[in-house]
Parts: sequence; structure tokens; C-alpha cells
Amino acid sequence: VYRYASALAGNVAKAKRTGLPYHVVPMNPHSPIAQMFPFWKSLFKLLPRRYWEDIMPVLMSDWHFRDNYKVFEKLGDVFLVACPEKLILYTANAEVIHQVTSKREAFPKPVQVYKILSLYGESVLATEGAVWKNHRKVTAASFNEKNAALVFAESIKQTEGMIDQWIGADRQGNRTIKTVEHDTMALMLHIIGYVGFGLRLVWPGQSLPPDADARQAKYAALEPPAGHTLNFTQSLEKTLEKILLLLLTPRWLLKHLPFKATKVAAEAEENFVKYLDEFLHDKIDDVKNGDKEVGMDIMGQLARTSYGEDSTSKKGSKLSKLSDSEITGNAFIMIVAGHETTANTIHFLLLELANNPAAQRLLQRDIVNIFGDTDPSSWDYESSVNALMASMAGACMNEMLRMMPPVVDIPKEVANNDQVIVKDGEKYHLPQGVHIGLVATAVQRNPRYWPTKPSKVAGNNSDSDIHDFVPERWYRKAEEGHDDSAEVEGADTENYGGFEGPDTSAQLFRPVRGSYIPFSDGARSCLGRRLAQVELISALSVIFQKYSLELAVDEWATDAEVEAMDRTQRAALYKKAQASSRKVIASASSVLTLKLHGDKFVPVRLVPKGQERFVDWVDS
Ligand code: HEM
Repeated sequence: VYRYASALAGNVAKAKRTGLPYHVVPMNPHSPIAQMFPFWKSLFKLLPRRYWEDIMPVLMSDWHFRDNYKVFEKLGDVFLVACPEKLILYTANAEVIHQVTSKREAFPKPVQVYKILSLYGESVLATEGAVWKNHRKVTAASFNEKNAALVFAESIKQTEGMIDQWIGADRQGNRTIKTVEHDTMALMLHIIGYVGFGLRLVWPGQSLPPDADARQAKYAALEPPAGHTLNFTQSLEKTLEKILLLLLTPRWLLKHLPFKATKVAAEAEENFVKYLDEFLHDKIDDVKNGDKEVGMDIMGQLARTSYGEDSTSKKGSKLSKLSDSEITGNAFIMIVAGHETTANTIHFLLLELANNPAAQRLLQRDIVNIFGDTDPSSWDYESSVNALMASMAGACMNEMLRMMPPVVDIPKEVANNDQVIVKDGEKYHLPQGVHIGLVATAVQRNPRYWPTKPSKVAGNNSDSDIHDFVPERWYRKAEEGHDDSAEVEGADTENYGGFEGPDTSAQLFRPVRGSYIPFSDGARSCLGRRLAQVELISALSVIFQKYSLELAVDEWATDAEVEAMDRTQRAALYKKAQASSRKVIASASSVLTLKLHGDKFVPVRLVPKGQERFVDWVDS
């Protein structure tokens, strides 16, 4: 008790010295014990209300999305939480966020948070310092524009595969689809299979092209190949589905637990690890046989760096070779980092476009302006990417990532010395070891940084649309004095690789630096940002060039009843579907990334343009 009390008193004293607002709580809300035994919050509530009332939302595990900026509105843009174990700083202030992301050494990543992701080997995501620098330089080599063009083409093919599943053999569509989440996960898994390993994965009913080599056939086969009990897609899908269980359960225990979920997880992982090992050996053989780089294939490129003759970076510096386990670790991490993030974004984006018919029509108009009715297989990356990023496709993507960033809170910490942050002209000293949460869901809804208008969402009589999906926001003018390029004193100057351009098109609204961080920012920003953006805008273009997406209304009316309705009745019906869909989306929460949990879903229908029942005229 003495140690507990003095640790808490020590952290409270440190918090007081910073001069920032702070709140005292009896337990570290991040600790597994605090999460496993949430009744401590009920005990905390036995204290007078003033001790817990304001801070209580922040102690809930899913507050980031649910409460977003509302918490900061009450507690300030930067506040501290003092508990016995540590001092935590949460911020939704762009100026502070920009300083933290610009100074990697002063505010490194708390890698212990990510340690569990080193399950299959160390990687660029879960290391810091010199080890991270080498991982970053070696892996960044794959993230170039040539590969972005290849991903654009693959993403087009894969999206066409998904559309085939939705539209049915008669190609009429208009069938209720309840599996948007599952199908967008499969879409992004197929693309990441290509990005990570150079694989061409097929949709049910599709076959590989006749010139596919034996290896491609082995990994794309629906039947498990010799030595496996699951095919590659199943093993990957199930491993990712059970990832938390796998990350948290010791292997000796996993094998012996009598539950269905643990058995599925163990079988999936056993197959997946074997596949990883086989891939690695295939790639090493290719390098030893002198096979040249073909297409996008991160694991192949890492094997070339370690086993090939030329292991020098483009900038001339010698790269340390990665060990076999580091190659596997990085290949795995690319899949984890690049799968759910992009899948959730396209999933919610499709739902929001169905919710917002007017925005959908503007998107369709822009896509036709860029591509006309040309076949997607003929689309050229280089000549269309900038136009797409500056069009409604870019605006819709940016707005979705503003509303629902897959990574809700980006963790940092104060390095071995005290550090200074500046906020609104005042300096604050942060002691060593402070944990920092850059709360993307909050800063991206902080009215200080975003142009707003009165909300148009039915029943939402707010004078601000900041909580609504409004892609047109990205065409609005910035406020006077809005500065998107502030320099930070002592910012990193070294280039660690990755796409260097800004997050959003120069022709659209340019957010204040630090206020838009779906991909984080600075040296440790997302390595896959450009690829993710290319995947998203190409998928949108393929879908909305020829089709419209509508909310399914089966819950309230049959097809025959809709047919018999006049416009007023149809508009009223669609409003019901919109309200219901918005409610489901609002219930998303984050375990690893922000998504729907449990069996929640929003049913939709894909229809050829011209055959819509609602979205070609309903006003959002
Ligand atoms: C919409 C899609 C995506 C979003 C929103 C996203 C977001 C992020 C964020 C916020 C971080 C920083 C995490 C942190 O500092 O804790 C990150 C890091 C990373 N992301 Fe992404 N990501 C996306 C897609 C991808 C894709 C497609 C790939 C790879 C193919 C990828 C690979 C990585 C890697 C390797 C890192 C670690 C970089 C480092 O620490 O140096 N991401 N991502």
C-alpha cells in the first residue's frame, strides 16, 4: 500500500509540475489487470463525483471513437492522467501532435506495446533505434511508385472479382449483400497476398490464368497442398481472425485448451507458419538461381537484400542483412498492418456512400470524367493517380479516414530526457517516461481545425457537420491564418524511406499539420500509405464507374412493395435505412483496429447504374 501510494503521489507531483491539466486515477487503465477486472471503476465511483465524473469516459476501453473530441472539449486539448504506474498524456492538439511526430528520438514509439506483434520475428513496426532504422531502410525499398502501379493493376483485378461475387451470374445485381465486411476483408487479403508475396489469389469460381506457374497454383489452390490441412487463404484468414488469441496465449496452452476457437487458431497458425517458411525458402532459391525481380513481392525483395549480390540501398549506404526470422517477421507485419486497416476503410466507405447518395453521385461523375467508360484493365496508374487523388475519390477516402481512422490512438513516449512541448505559445516540460496518446479520432474532429457547416443529417439539429461523413468538406476553403506547414524546432532531418509526398492532394483542403494523422506522421509514419491510398481509390473507381450502391431496405419493405411506392414513400423508407445504418457504424470499436465487432452488419445492394431504386435521386 505504501509503494502504491508513494508511486501515485510521485506521478501526481510530476503532473502538477508540468503545468498541464491532470486527473488522478487509482489504476493504469492500459494494464491487463485493470482491463480484466473492470470493477475497480465501480470502486472509484464510490469517491465524490468530482474525482471521477470528467475522467471516467477515458477509463473505458472503447472511448476513442465513441467519445472522440467530446472528451477533450471538457478536459482540454492536452491533459494528463496520473496513476500509480505512470503518467499518460492524451492530446487532440495539432501543434503538439506535430511536435511529437517530428522528433522521433525525443518521442520514440513505446515498443513494449507492440512486442506481442514480434511473434514470427522482429520487424519494422515493433522495433526502435538502430534496429528499426535498418528494418525501415530495407523494407522501404519495396514501397516505390513502380510497385504502386503494380498494386493499382492488381487492385483493379481483385475488385472486379469482388463485384462478380456481388452481382451474380445474371449480372443484374440488386441482391441483398450482408457480407460487405467479410468480402472487403477478402479483397484486401488478396491484394496484400500480392504485395507481401507476389501471389495471385482467386475468388470462388475464378481460375488462375493458364500461364500461372506451379507455385502460384499451389498457393492459390482451393484444396490444401501436400503437408497442409488448410489452403493458404484459409490459413491466413483464420490466423488474422484469431490474431489476438494467438498473440496472447502461450503455445503450450493453446494446443491443450478444449475450445473450438483455440483449436481453429492452432490449426490456422500451424499451416500459416509452414507457408511462411516455404515462401521464404522459395524466395531464397529464386535469389540463388539468379531469378530477377518480378512484380511486387516484399518477401522476395527482403530475401534479395539478404541473399543477393547487391545488398546496397539506393542512396548508396550498405544495409545490414535481415536474418530469416526478421524477413518472416516483416512479411507477417506487412500483412497485419496492411490488411484490416485498408479493409475497414473500404468497408465503412462503401456504407457511407450508400448513406450519402448525393456524394455517391458526385463520385460517379468524377470517375466518369477521369476514365469515361473505358475498361478498368486499360487504366493507367501514372496518368490517372493525381487526378483521382484530387477528385471525389480522394475526398471520400480522406473523409473516411478523418471520421474513422483505423488506428485510433498512436502511442509515443518521452525518451530518456525531459522534453519540452509548446502549445499556444506556452512551454510545458514533460518528464521522462510519460506515455503519450495521439488521439486521431479526436484531433480529426477538433472544430478548431476543420471547416464545418450546419449538419444535414436528419434528426441531427447541430450547427456543425464535423461528426458527419461529408467528402465535400475537402473542397471547402481553409480559415484565414490556417497554416499547414509549421516548422518544428529540432525536427528529424534524416530520411528513413517511404513515400515522401503529402497525405492529401494539393488541390483539396490541406489540413493543419498534426490535425490529420490516419497514417501518423514523420519518420515513423505508415510505410504503406501510398499503397493503401492506391488500393482504396482504385477499388472505389472500379465499383462506382458502372454501379451504384444502395442500402438494402428488406427489413421494412419487400421488393414488390418498393416497386409500388411513390418517391415520397421511397424517400421516407430510405431515411429509415440510413438511420439504422448510421447507428450500426457508430457502434464500431477498436481492439486492434476500428471495426464492427460481433455479428453487426449493414446490408446493401449493388445495382448497375440506371437501375437504382433510390440513390440516383434521394438527397442525402
Ligand atoms: C488505410 C490503411 C492504413 C492505415 C490507416 C495505416 C495506418 C498506420 C499508422 C497510424 C501507423 C503508425 C502506427 C504507430 O506508430 O503506432 C502505421 C505504420 C505502419 N504501416 Fe500502415 N496503415 C495502413 C495501411 C498499410 C499498408 C497497406 C501497409 C503495408 C503494405 C502498412 C504498413 C505499415 C508499416 C510497415 C508500419 C510501421 C512503420 C514504422 O514503424 O516505421 N500500412 N500505419
